[in-house]
Amino acid sequence: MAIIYLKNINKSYDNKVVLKDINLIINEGQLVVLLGPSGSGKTTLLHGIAGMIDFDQGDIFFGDQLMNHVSIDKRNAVLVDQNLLLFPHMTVESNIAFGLKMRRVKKSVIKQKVDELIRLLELEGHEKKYPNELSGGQMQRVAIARALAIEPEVLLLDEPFSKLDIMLRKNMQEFVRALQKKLNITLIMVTHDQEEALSMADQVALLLYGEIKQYASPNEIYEKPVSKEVADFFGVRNYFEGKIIDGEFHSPLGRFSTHLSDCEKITFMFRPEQISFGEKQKDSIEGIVKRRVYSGDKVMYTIDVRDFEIYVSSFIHKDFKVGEEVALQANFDKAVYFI
Ligand SMILES: Nc1ncnc2c1ncn2[C@@H]1O[C@H](COP(=O)(O)OP(=O)(O)OP(=O)(O)O)[C@@H](O)[C@H]1O
Repeated sequence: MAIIYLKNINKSYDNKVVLKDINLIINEGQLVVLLGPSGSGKTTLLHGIAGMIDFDQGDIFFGDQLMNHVSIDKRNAVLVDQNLLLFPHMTVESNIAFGLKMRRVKKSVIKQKVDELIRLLELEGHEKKYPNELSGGQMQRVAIARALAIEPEVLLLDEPFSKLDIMLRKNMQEFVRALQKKLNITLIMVTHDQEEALSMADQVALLLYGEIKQYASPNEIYEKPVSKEVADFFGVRNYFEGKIIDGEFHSPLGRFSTHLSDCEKITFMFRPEQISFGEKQKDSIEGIVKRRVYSGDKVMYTIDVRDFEIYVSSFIHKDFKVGEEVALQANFDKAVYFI
C-alpha cells in the first residue's frame, strides 16, 4: 500500500527551481533512499514530506489523506538529521522519553516504552548518561530511539551517518536497515553516498538538478540506468558510440558482433569492471597501459586505444605496467545500450 504519494511537486527559492515535477510513490514498510549530489534538492524534498516547508505546487498524500496544509506535529513523520539535537542536559532515558512526556502519556507506559527502545537500540548501560558521555554511534541510536518513541508512521533520516567514521558508518547502516525491517516501518533517507544508498535501500530515487531521473531498486538502477546521466552518477566511464550493420557493431574502436538489429546510432555502456584483460583474438581491443592507480583491493587502469581512453578495473593478481601492450575483452551482448 502506498503510504506516501507525491504528485507533481514543484519548489523554487528566489526564482531558482529546486524541485521540478516530482512524482513518487513510497510503499508501506519500504526503505526509500533519496540519492543525489549536493544541491540536488534532497533535503528540500524531505523537509516538505516532514511538513517543515510548503511546496509551491503539487500534492502530498499520506495514505489517502491530503497533507498539503497539515502542520508538522500532526503529520506523524519524524525527522532525524545529522545535527541530532539531543537535549544536552537530559540523560539518554529522558531524551528518549521526551516526546511521550510532551504528549502526556502515563508514566508507567513511558517507562515500558523507553525500556523497550533501550533494548532495541542496544543502549543498555547508557540509560543514565548525558549526550556528551556518548560516542557518535550511540548518540545516533539515541536520536533514532527518541524519534521512534512516538511511533511515527514514517521515519525520515537526513544524512544520518555523515559524521561517523567509516567503520561505525557501516555498522550503523546495517543496524538501521535491520531495525527498519524488524519494525516494518516506512523509512525515507537522504544521502549523497551511492554505496550507502545501494546497500540499504529497497528503492532508490536518484535526484539530479531537482528532478527524479530514475526510481528503481538498487540492482536495477545500477545495472540498468535509463540514461547516460544516471549511469554517469554511478561511475560509468566507458561509452562506445557507433552503428549496427548486419549483426556487427561498427565503431572507431573496431567491429564487434552483437545480437542487436541494425541501427544508425547506438551507444554501449561499460563500467570499468565489465571490461577484462585477455588474449589477443578476433573481438579484442588492443591498447597500451597509460595510467595505473592502485586502491587496495583493485587497480584502475587507463588504456590508450587509438584516440580513446578506456577505463578497466581489475583485481591486483593481474598486474600490468605503464607502457605495456594489452588486449581487452568487452561483451557487447551483455552491455547496456542507449539508442
Ligand atoms: N531556505 C532556502 N532558501 C534559499 N535557497 C535554498 C533554501 N533551502 C535550500 N535552498 C537551495 O535549494 C537547493 C537544494 O538544496 P537542498 O538542501 O535541498 O539540496 P541537497 O540535495 O539536500 O544538498 P546537500 O546534500 O548539500 O544537503 C540548493 O541550491 C540550495 O541552495
